[in-house]
Amino acid sequence: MDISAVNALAYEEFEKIFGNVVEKCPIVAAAVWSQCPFKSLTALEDAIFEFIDTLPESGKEGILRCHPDLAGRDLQMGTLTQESREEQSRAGLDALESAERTRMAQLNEEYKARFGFPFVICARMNDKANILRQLSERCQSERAAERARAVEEVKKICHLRLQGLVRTDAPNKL
Ligand SMILES: NC(=O)N[C@H]1NC(=O)NC1=O
Repeated sequence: MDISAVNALAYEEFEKIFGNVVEKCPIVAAAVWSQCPFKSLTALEDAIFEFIDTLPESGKEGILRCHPDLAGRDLQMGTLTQESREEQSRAGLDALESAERTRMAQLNEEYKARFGFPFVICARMNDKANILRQLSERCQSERAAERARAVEEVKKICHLRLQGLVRTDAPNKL
């Protein structure tokens, strides 16, 4: 779909299509819909990012808490959202060796105990080795810096999900 088709959507359809561009946070799509029409996909993305940026720190942490653990229980139980399942499997997280899975689970718990929200990273921009390394490094971060870093990762995930939903090329006039 292109941006003019997006702008023609009724609220319910818009929410159905864009409700998970930020994982399990349909309120983001619900909030930006009132800014329709968008002149481009970038304008839609900017509206989403601005909404996130203007949330209080507790709201940003709330968004982070809506994310499933990487290679965690939801992946094992088959209860991930379709988007998250595809992202995690593309990074190889559905095919971890048992030692890797154990290490990932330990670090995920350590991270959550330290910060009170789960480790979030754009899985499609990383492979499993990179994810494990960054998880280990970021466990040592300072809380405010880590929250800001995690929100940047939410935006990368959102950017790629939007790219998968809306065509960015100009309509073919021929
Ligand atoms: N915890 C976490 O980062 N989860 C997310 N990352 C990603 O790319 N998709 C997700 O669901």
